[in-house]
Amino acid sequence: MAQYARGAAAVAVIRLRNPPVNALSLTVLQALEDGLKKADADPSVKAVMICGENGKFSAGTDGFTRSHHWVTSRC
Ligand SMILES: CCCCCCC/C=C/C(=O)SCCNC(=O)CCNC(=O)[C@H](O)C(C)(C)COP(=O)(O)OP(=O)(O)OC[C@H]1O[C@@H](n2cnc3c(N)ncnc32)[C@H](O)[C@@H]1OP(=O)(O)O
Repeated sequence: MAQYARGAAAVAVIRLRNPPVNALSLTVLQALEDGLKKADADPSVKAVMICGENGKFSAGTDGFTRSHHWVTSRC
């Protein structure tokens, strides 16, 4: 999943949470989109920081799902 939170000042934080390497599964991508929509709907948010849990950002597309096709179809 990806967890949305308000950080300091006008910053929203979306933390990718999918151990061990925060791969972008369909669930993570959906939660990321939800978080971005929340940030977009909040006029006090001026910046969004996306980070990964446990000292890693993301290994990219989840090698064990078909999420890559989902990503490319939305670009
Ligand atoms: C928020 C927007 C982000 C946009 C980012 C867009 C960039 C997208 C890029 C891609 O999609 S690139 C293509 C897909 N990714 C990869 O090819 C990465 C492949 N993985 C690696 O290079 C390495 O695994 C690593 C991430 C550098 C980590 O190396 P490390 O030596 O620390 O650990 P490993 O033993 O290799 O892996 C640990 C564990 O994690 C699993 N794993 C690794 N990559 C993925 C993945 N993409 N999806 C799912 N799982 C992955 C790996 O199988 C290991 O699992 P276990 O064997 O421990 O069960």
